Amino acid sequence: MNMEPPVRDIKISYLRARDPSIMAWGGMNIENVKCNLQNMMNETHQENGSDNSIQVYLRIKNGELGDLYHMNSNILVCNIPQNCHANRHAKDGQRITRKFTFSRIFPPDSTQPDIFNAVVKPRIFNFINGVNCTLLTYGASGSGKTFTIVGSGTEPGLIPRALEYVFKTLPKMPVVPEIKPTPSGIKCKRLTHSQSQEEVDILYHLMNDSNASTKQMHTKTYHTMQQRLSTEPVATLEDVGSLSLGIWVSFAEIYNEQVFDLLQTVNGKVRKNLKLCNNNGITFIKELKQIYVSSGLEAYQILQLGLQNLKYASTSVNSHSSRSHCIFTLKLIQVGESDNDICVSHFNFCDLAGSERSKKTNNVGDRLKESNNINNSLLVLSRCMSMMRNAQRANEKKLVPFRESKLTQLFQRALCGQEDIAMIVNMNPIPDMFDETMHVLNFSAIAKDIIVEQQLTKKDRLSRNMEKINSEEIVEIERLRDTVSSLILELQDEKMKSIETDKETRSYLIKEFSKMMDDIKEEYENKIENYECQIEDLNEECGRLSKKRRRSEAANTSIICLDNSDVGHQNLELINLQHELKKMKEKNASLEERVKYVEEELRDATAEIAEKKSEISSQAAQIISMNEEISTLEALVRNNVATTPELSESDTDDVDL
Ligand SMILES: Nc1ncnc2c1ncn2[C@@H]1O[C@H](COP(=O)(O)OP(=O)(O)OP(=O)(O)O)[C@@H](O)[C@H]1O
Repeated sequence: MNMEPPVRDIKISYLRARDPSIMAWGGMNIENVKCNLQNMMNETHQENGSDNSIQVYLRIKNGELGDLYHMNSNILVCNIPQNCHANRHAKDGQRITRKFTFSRIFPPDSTQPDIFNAVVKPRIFNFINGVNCTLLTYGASGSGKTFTIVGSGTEPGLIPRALEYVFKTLPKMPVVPEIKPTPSGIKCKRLTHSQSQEEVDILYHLMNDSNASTKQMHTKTYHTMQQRLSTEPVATLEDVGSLSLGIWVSFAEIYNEQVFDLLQTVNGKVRKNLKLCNNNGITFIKELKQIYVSSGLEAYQILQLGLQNLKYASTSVNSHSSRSHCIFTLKLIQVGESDNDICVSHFNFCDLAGSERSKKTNNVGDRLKESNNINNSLLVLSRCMSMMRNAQRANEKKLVPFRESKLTQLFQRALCGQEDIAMIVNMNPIPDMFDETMHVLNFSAIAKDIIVEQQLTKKDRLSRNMEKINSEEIVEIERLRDTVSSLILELQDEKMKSIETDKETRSYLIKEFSKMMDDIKEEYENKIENYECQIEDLNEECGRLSKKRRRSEAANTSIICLDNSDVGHQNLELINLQHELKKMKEKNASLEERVKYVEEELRDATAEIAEKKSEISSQAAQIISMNEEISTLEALVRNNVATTPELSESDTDDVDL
């Protein structure tokens, strides 16, 4: 069922596409909301767009989520308040709950490095490998788009971090450029000595445009950031063989459907409205300045200069927040031994204007025109995306109105999936912004569904570079894996040793104890035997004496008396010995019991050792399976690198040096 409303209905909202992730259209009882939220949250990953759809990330501005929003790592559930526009169809007492899925959600406490590492860092590898990348930040005014993309002095955003990362990864750039990309980026021009010098002069001229203290402040900010980032690992490409490299930056602004160069000094003059041109299906801004930079600091100074010009321009039109779309572009040229062996890739960072509804802001006059223009370009962006998504779903070709706005015209290739494109949606969780946030989320739901081609690297040479970065990463992974394995083995050894030591000590003690027991037992047994012999002797003696007494009884009573006392004495001795024997036997029995106890202890210890041994074997099996998983992943990485296609002939034909 297509719930998409007519596009002309822009008085209410410029983003009207029906989000397929609406879960409770028609409302639900408020008591059930909490339980339902939990169910929705539990359905993680199931509805996460496919891997080849546009990657859409959500960054939530710092603030309380309250009862309105519930989230996990990629699902946001919105519990629409009753007084909101989005809840207008609900019956009394009912509330609508909606669910949106993202490639990843960055919660309010996420840091700038969190976003950079997850979103930009992997794309920088692609960029170095010849893939064109575009990153858009989208959101309502004040939701943190500029904070995310540019950041502040203390919390540098994605662009400054990317500059530092790119220049740290690549080998040192020459101070003077040799080759310059054409504005379309599909051709390059070898510079004469004087042209190269001119480019360097342009850079220094621009850098001197800012006053000394501002320049000093930016240098300090950049150095502080460099210091902070110096502890983070970077895969560096130290040896690129005969490749010569160059990085060029540009900074453009689309304001009220006019395109301006932010690196053009304004000084009160009317800014030139630049034209969009098309060459071989690539749309570019004609006459947009491209500045050669040989370090991250130079690139950062240029970025700041552009932002300063943006501020000046916006103040002159009395604008309070970014009412324009700003596009900062990094272009990387890589030239091999022959001039035909050339590759240009770009990385666009686009900070889209804040979306807002004219009805809510009560804009009039110029503000209304400005607002309508922004809304119109965002509306066209949304329409293009939604038409592409619908065409993809129906598997049919449709004419997408890219030419209806400068923004979509410029990013047509990226939006069509011919370049790598990602979007960071910024969201302010405050309740006042709820309706605005819902429009932004609707937009993101459309973007997320667009299928993009897998971006392939342009050149084998660059693939090798990537391979090198990859192999450096792989070497690092290998090293870490080795360390982990050896640590695990060490740990295992130590465990075994301690068990062995334990076992040895125990068995030694048990052996010694048993030996001691055996000795004592033997000694007692000898003693018992001895006593028994003595008792036997005494019995014999008693018998002999009794016979003698009986024989002498009749003849001599005195002898009998003597004999009687003798027998009595012998009997007493016998009783004593029997008593002694009984005690010995008792002691012997208790010793036997102790021996039994020690033997039991020995059995327990042996069982415990066997248990520990099996535990270690299962841990070892786990390690082996983890190692196998790592190997499979590495094989996949190697496969990806191996399957990188060669540069098509049409690309190389384009080179005009
Ligand atoms: N995650 C965050 N942490 C701390 N402060 C933030 C964060 N996000 C935004 N801010 C602050 O909120 C304010 C508005 O942010 P920002 O200017 O980036 O919004 P924006 O979306 O670019 O707005 P606009 O479209 O009007 O330009 C700034 O003062 C910024 O420092």
